[in-house]
Amino acid sequence: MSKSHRIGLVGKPSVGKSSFFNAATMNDVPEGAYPFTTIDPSVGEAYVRVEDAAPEFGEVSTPSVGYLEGDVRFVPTKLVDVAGLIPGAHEGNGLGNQFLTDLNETDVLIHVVDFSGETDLEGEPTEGHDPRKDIDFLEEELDQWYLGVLEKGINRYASGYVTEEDDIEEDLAEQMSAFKISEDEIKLLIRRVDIGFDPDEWDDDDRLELAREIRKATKPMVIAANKMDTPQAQENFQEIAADPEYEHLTMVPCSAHAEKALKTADEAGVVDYRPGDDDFEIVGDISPEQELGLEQIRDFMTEYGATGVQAALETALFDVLGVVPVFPGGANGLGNERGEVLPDCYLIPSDSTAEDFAYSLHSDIGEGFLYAIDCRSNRQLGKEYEVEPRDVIEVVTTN
Ligand SMILES: Nc1nc2c(ncn2[C@@H]2O[C@H](COP(=O)(O)OP(=O)(O)OP(=O)(O)O)[C@@H](O)[C@H]2O)c(=O)[nH]1
Repeated sequence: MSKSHRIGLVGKPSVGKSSFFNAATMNDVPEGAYPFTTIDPSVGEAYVRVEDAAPEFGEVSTPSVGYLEGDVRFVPTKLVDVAGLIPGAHEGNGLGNQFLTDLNETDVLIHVVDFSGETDLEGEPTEGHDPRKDIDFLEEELDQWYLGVLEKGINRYASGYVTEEDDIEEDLAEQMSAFKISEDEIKLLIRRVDIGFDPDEWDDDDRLELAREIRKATKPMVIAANKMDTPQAQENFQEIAADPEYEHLTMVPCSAHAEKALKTADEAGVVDYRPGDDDFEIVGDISPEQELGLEQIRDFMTEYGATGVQAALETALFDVLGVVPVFPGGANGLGNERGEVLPDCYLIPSDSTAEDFAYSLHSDIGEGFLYAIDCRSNRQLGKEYEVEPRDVIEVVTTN
């Protein structure tokens, strides 16, 4: 199995985080798709879409993880509801410990923000609240958390109790290991911030800037601009998308409400809806009010291309975290000895080589990698070959 990624969902109360989580994890999974089960209600299974590769080979795939709907593979990924972005944290209480512990286990974040401006920083009803405040608030709190840990690493270096020739990046990488950052990456970030390698020379701004760069590198984030089915949210979105100070953000317009309504209606047999699609079909008997509601959702989808929930998940995983879907295949046909056709789809880091892919397939191959084969062209691929999205690759090893 490839390593499963964890998308963390964060947001202050009442922004629609529960609606988003429920909508994203409420899937009409066909029998036999074996969704993973958990006793922790804050962890759910969501899916990202990958265009199936089997039709190109004139075959129909039989996924062993996730499922197939039409020509789209729904590949599972974990979604974690990171609870407890506590009201009042900005007044000096800081982020809660549980929140930070849970956050550490995520690879990428979706920050659900109420773009309608109808909830204040504490999550209480209001009007005209600027969503930028929520975005700034979370970024600043995370930066302060990182800064605290960074400072400990700097002190560790200053106390010099490891070895005389210690490099600063070595102590920082050790201190910040929970954030999964290597010495080389820290070195690169210190260079990027351009503050030199002597922490005695770093002032408060330098430290904060470095903390921020490390945060951005290790907790990449997507903003789910929620409640976009309201005119106020649409207005705010336009304004913020045009604000040069917020150019660095990856924002996805979305309506958790619409996604939840469509999935509920699909389950009830009232509509035919495939998550992520830009339209749906009404197939059951509905009341005039239900029809009106559904037509409003359709208008929204026409305007924004979809409800945005799938888009937020996929932007987080593919664009922001940068994983690539790769199918393990066979050069002499896609089926295996169990009669399954293209059963797996691995989500691996975008800079992976054919050899890395081989390791994610068989962690025990050691030096046994011989070569790989691109199943589409039957070309041989060396170990340095960098995988492309939707590659179908057979790995040949000595064992
Ligand atoms: N218009 C609109 N309202 C939404 C949307 N998503 C959620 N809401 C509403 O926003 C309110 C809060 O939604 P929840 O999903 O409970 O929000 P939450 O962020 O999980 O809030 P807590 O459970 O309090 O933490 C509810 O009244 C929802 O009906 C949306 O996409 N559009």
